[in-house]
Amino acid sequence: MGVLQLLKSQFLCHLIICYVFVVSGLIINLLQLCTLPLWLVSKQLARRINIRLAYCVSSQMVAALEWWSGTECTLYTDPKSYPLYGNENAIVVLNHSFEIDFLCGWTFCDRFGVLGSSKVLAKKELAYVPIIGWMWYFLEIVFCKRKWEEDRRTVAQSLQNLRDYPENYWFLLYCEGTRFTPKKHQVSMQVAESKGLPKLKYHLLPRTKGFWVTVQNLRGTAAAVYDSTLNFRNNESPTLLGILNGKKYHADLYVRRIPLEMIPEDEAECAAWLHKLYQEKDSFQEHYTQTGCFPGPTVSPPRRPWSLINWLFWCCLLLYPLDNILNVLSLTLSFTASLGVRWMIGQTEIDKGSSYGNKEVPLNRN
Ligand SMILES: CC/C=C\C/C=C\C/C=C\C/C=C\C/C=C\C/C=C\CCC(=O)SCCNC(=O)CCNC(=O)[C@H](O)C(C)(C)COP(=O)(O)OP(=O)(O)OC[C@H]1O[C@@H](n2cnc3c(N)ncnc32)[C@H](O)[C@@H]1OP(=O)(O)O
Ligand SMILES: CCCCCCCCCCCCCCCC(=O)OC[C@@H](O)COP(=O)(O)O
Repeated sequence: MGVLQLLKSQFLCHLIICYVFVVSGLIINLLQLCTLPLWLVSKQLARRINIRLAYCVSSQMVAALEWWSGTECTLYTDPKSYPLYGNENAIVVLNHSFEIDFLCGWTFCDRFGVLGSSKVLAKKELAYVPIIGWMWYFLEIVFCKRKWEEDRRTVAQSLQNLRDYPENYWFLLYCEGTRFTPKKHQVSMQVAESKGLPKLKYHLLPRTKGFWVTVQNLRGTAAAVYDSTLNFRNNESPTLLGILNGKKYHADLYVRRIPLEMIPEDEAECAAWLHKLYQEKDSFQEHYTQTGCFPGPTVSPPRRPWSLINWLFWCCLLLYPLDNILNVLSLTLSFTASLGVRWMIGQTEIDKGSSYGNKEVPLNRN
């Protein structure tokens, strides 16, 4: 193990990273709160300010991935679509099998300049996670309870609010609705069988209602669906704790740009289209398993320095008062921050995931 790698695994380094993340995050949350009156005067200005404030938080995690752990992210995509990425609104459909898949998504957002403004259809529980969840409230992230009867109205309304958003964004949808586990896979394949749908090997059966409502409400605003399939080389199982320890991973993302006009408007046809998409995604994962790569050329955008510069700025600002690192108050604060971050990281761990999708459903076999 090299000296640098040894340093990255030191608890003191983790304490400092957690301290900077928590204190800067809370400062940003406070600043976001101060923008509330501005929403009444100029909504678009308030949105633009919040995009930049949010960047200060989420880019710290991107910096940890790109600069601290040195994780490599490779993009497989059609070179003709490449110039459009970041220059239009898009709905991103991503597989949900890895604890850091959202962070790899954020990395690409940063590389295409849409990190501060990007959105997701997120489970309601995440709205209460300090810093990230609170920040999302000001970014107009769309939350759902994963109960369609309650979600259909609120999700549609939140999506309508995004129609006049002042900057380009990617709207991320994990159509599987929950992280992949063998048990959830087994249950969802029973549902697939009961619906007469082909079985998937690498994905859970997609939930189609969220996709349909998103496409319908963002039609005319979003130009395309980016069908994205993520995998890691050498069967890596990346975690946030691994990133914090400076472990380097190798992410491969395969993206196909599909113009929104190609997606059927009718709900049943749209659902069938999504099921077919997931069958194709499954075949891409099979290709990856067999060959170690996705089909097509790679055109990776380079990592940008802004996430690192932002991180260093906050480190300098917040570590200056800590010059006497043995100061008892500072250490107590760092420990508390570290415990808080450990709890937040727990939210990303699949073992601690929800039971959504675990329950066997009564099957209606025709
Ligand atoms: C160039 C680079 C390109 C790309 C870069 C990549 C990415 C970057 C992009 C953006 C990044 C931005 C931000 C990211 C930051 C952080 C993200 C972090 C995390 C948040 C993620 C989450 O919280 S995921 C969980 C919440 N989201 C969802 O659940 C979305 C999917 N779900 C739906 O759409 C649902 O339909 C719903 C939530 C709207 C409603 O849920 P409900 O449970 O009520 O669903 P359904 O009505 O769909 O369910 C009933 C129907 O489903 C059938 N059923 C029953 N059991 C199962 C089962 N186990 N599996 C599948 N289907 C099942 C049932 O039979 C019903 O069928 P019907 O025929 O009646 O529909
Ligand atoms: C540089 C500082 C590093 C500090 C790390 C701070 C950690 C903050 C983590 C908060 C991240 C919140 C996003 C979690 C996304 C996620 O993974 O959600 C899971 C849901 O999709 C599905 O849930 P489930 O049904 O349980 O599978």
